[in-house]
Amino acid sequence: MAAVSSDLATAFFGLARRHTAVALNLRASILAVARRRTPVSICARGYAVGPKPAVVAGPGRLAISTRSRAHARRFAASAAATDEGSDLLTKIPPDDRIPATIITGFLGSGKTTLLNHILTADHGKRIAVIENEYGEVDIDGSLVAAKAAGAEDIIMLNNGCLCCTVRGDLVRMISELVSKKKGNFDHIVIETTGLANPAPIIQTFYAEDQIFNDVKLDGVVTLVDAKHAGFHLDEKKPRGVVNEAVEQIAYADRIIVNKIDLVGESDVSSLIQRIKNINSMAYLKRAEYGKVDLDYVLGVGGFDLERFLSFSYLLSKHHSHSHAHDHTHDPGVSSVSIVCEGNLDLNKANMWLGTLLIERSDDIYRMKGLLSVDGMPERFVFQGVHDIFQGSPDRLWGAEEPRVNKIVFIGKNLNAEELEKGFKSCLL
Ligand SMILES: Nc1nc2c(ncn2[C@@H]2O[C@H](COP(=O)(O)OP(=O)(O)OP(=O)(O)O)[C@@H](O)[C@H]2O)c(=O)[nH]1
Repeated sequence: MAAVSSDLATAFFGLARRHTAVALNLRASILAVARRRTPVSICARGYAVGPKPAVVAGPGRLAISTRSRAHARRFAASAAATDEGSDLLTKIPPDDRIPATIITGFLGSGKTTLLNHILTADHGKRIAVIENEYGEVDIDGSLVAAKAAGAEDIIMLNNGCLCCTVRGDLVRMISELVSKKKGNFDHIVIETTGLANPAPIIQTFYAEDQIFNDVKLDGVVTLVDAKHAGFHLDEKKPRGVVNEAVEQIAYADRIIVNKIDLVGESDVSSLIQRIKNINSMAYLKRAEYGKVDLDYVLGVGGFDLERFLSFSYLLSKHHSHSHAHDHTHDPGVSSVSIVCEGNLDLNKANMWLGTLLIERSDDIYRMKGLLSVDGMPERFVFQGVHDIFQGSPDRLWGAEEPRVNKIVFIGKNLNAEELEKGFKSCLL
């Protein structure tokens, strides 16, 4: 394990005693946000898409060295970023940013069908749609239920794939939507191409000021074609090339196993088992023609710590003793969950999480956790997407409530035993 300053503790848990700037083996320093009961988000490295490494204040809740609302949510950390007791603000604006949902899924899995279901359903939301099609000809756009059906705006992105060539266009489009049409829509839905890797799209929501300040990522919805998914999941890719079908499942907050009318029950069950091995964190529903309740896909708060409690439900099926799941040394994408009763030593937990964030952020696609930290009366909830980390104290632990820690990792090359050992070494 690399040496990580335990001062990073403050950045994760907002609890440690010191307020000093922390120099890590990062391109940026991470500001110690001491003794705050407010959410903290950290981007440990710069993004390919972002101009600078950034430390991000939680959505609308932590303001640091702020001159504008933009800075209230994010500021760039530089090596000499902060002094003791820098001008931390305690006044926290409400998070009134526009929610955005990413609909992804392999080619033909039913994304446009789901989008039409959303647009034609009676939910009272005014939706702006960004439709990304790989190719010059706009076919999906014409398949999307007309504006009359409820979309405030349908914008096509036809000249490439959102996750690579046209990411800048996405930023521009969202910015334009916000600047010209704010107030005319309540939600943005982005349909990716079937070959998109969701990670860079997710990161765009954090790395780009223009988006981050006005729009929040609500959730990633992944359609899985019950008939063909197995084939795509099996597909061997050349070294260094991602299997998009796997990635799309790995990043999902909500999974829809679609087209179940085309296969038998045993095929659906084994596919679901496979999906759960990749991502045990997401909710999953079966569907025909994308017909799911709309609150399953809109307003899910998958990236909102305040609505993160559903995560405990997700793990409640686990017993309260310590155990980690899944495949040891699996080079593919899998999930590992750890459920373990006990209190964590703050500094040790920070060292461990900090090291994972720094060293393993390429491999760890998503992580979510609910922790019991020694001396902290509240539960601490966190989640991360690669090198982005958000964490905040949540409600108080109940007097009789067992203090059970729950963590899920989703990513590549996850070693369940090693992760569990690392976690346990942080317990008091
Ligand atoms: N049998 C069956 N067909 C479906 C279902 N859902 C969608 N389809 C059909 O599958 C085809 C592809 O659906 P789309 O919604 O266009 O899929 P997509 O993911 O948007 O496709 P791409 O944009 O090419 O990636 C269409 O002909 C749909 O009518 C389903 O549940 N069952």
